[in-house]
Amino acid sequence: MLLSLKGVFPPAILALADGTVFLGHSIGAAGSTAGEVVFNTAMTGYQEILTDPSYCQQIVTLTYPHIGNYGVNGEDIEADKVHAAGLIIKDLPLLASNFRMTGTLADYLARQNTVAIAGIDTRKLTRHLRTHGAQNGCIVALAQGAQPTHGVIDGAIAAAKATPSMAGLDLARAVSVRQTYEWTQTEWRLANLGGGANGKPGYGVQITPRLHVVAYDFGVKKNILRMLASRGARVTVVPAQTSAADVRKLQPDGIFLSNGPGDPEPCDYAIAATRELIDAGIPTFGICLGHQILALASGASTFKMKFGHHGANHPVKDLDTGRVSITSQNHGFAVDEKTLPANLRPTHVSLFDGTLQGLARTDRPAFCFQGHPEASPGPHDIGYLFDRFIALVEKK
Ligand SMILES: NC(=O)CC[C@H](N)C(=O)O
Repeated sequence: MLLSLKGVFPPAILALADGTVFLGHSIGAAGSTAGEVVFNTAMTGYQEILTDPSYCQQIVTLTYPHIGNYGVNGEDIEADKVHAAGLIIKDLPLLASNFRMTGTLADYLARQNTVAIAGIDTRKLTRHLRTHGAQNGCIVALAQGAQPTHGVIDGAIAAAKATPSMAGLDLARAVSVRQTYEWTQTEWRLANLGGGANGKPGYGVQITPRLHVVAYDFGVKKNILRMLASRGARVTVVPAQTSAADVRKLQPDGIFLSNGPGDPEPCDYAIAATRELIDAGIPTFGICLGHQILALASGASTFKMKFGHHGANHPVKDLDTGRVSITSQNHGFAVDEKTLPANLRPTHVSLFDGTLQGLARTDRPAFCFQGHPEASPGPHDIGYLFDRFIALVEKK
């Protein structure tokens, strides 16, 4: 049974920088928030999406109409807090149910101080963003019974306009961990239910680490660390600005470059360190922002896309095998194919728009992927890239 949000939740507005305004209901924290409004087409995984550090300073619109159905829990998270700047949804079912649920989405958003709006025509909003490109927006939660005045609406449009563009923003170091730490597999069991057949690593059993991976945290998602650990890696996570020399002191067998928010280009510290580590011949694997940083470190350029890729059903072609994988995606920048140096080979391409999805160095054991092989949420088709990385490290 779906109850009306009216009378239960106070009113709220969403204003885009171009002056488009939507009315809805505040279902999260009081106050207001501004950021780049992007849409994600995944049908599930709202808690993983909210906690993905790559969404820092972005307000996420979920195109799937019912969000909150299965409540929230303490395990389906990619980081210890919500990183998205805000949430926009169509319908919040007032009854949530799941055997793992510990609370409701609305309570979680309020506790996490996340401003969120429901009752929005997310199809209309998504078509607007798709036609005109991602743009900044502002959500203002009003008091119960209050009306959105012209002053409030004008103020929200002005706040959206005043928010800096994502292009040129270095956010990786803002969300990165402050101290180096060893990944311990505390969430291991629930994250890896099932599997274990045909001599493959069993889920729910502790794997004795065979190799040491140093993972740069530019905003790393926990599921990536789980996937590395489940394949026999001892994982040391280091802050984004760790120098190549300090990483080498840790004697890594392999380097992992994580996903992360913002524009990859201003991350000069990461680009320089990556260049040095790759030149030293240490096997390296990058995902999403890590993919972009690996490309920049090799001499290619990146650009800001019109509205990016955010979803869990994007077809990507492996150029070596011809195999098409359905993948999870979340990026607003991409590597420019026209700028690839001779030693950087395209390995994967998006079948949505033809943009680059994967690269490999021809002269060093290094490769990267733009989408999310850890797929949280999403399909596991492209999970073989983790196996490829481990094989590359073991060959060394
Ligand atoms: N998920 C990510 O790592 C995103 C990378 C980068 N911030 C982009 O938007 O393209």
